[in-house]
Amino acid sequence: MIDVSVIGCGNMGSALITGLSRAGGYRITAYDVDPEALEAISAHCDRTTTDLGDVRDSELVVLAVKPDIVPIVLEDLDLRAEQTLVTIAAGVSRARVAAETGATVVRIMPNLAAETQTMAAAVSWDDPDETVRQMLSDLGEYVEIDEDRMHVATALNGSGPAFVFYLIRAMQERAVAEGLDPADARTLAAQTFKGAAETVLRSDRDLDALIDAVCSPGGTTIEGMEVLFDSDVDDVVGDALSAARRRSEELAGDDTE
Ligand SMILES: NC(=O)C1=CN([C@@H]2O[C@H](COP(=O)(O)OP(=O)(O)OC[C@H]3O[C@@H](n4cnc5c(N)ncnc54)[C@H](O)[C@@H]3O)[C@@H](O)[C@H]2O)C=CC1
Ligand SMILES: O=C(O)[C@@H]1CCC=N1
Repeated sequence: MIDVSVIGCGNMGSALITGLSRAGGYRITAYDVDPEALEAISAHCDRTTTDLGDVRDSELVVLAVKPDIVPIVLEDLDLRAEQTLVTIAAGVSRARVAAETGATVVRIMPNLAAETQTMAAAVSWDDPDETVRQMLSDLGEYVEIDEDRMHVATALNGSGPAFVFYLIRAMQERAVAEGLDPADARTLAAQTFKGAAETVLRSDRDLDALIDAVCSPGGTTIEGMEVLFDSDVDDVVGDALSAARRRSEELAGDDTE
């Protein structure tokens, strides 16, 4: 049983808690200053609390508050060297957190799919932490990266779900405009993204080969692909990712990472 506390139970904290609760094997304490946030997540926790002292003894403490709240929490959070503090805040470096805590600091960039144990996460640490590895495996897929790559990971897998939701909506809306029932279009659009993503994860083939596999000569797909090939959609999607990466750098301020 892994004893984990989550500080901040908003969108991301509650997604992590729900995923860990579904995985099993975790004793979960949820801490927030907002009793309503705690009430909303209470079914997935062993304990909810508005007393920061209650997280003091957890093996893993996940800091899931907004970046500007991180220093406020750290001021009152008293942890020991044998504990691990996992920070998920965009643009907040490990060094900045480590300067304010006695615990070993690991930085991850998670995403909302933690809730369904299909999270994509990036992790950076000085030394691999087996308990954090276990947690990340239970929640989905993860990659280990140097911390100086955390800004681009934040854009890709942290912000990425919003970009994908947007694309799902675009496909869904056009299918509805062309006659499909809205609920059916939502299911088909979302399952198509899920299936395509699963295919990429399980296949050794590169993405061009996978595109070719869908395009029958003289068929329907190539007609749609020609529209994409002739457009600047690659640049637009890339620009969205770069804008998010730049914002992560801005949030870091004077921090180099
Ligand atoms: N939302 C997302 O998809 C992702 C968010 N993140 C990071 O996760 C962190 C949290 O983001 P969200 O969950 O979206 O924010 P949120 O605003 O949904 O949740 C923040 C929670 O912190 C609580 N809080 C505020 N002050 C507090 C304090 N002093 N002590 C304890 N709790 C306090 C709030 O009541 C709220 O429940 C941010 O640092 C963000 O960069 C990282 C990856 C993805
Ligand atoms: O928008 C944000 O700043 C956070 C970090 C990555 C996803 N959400």
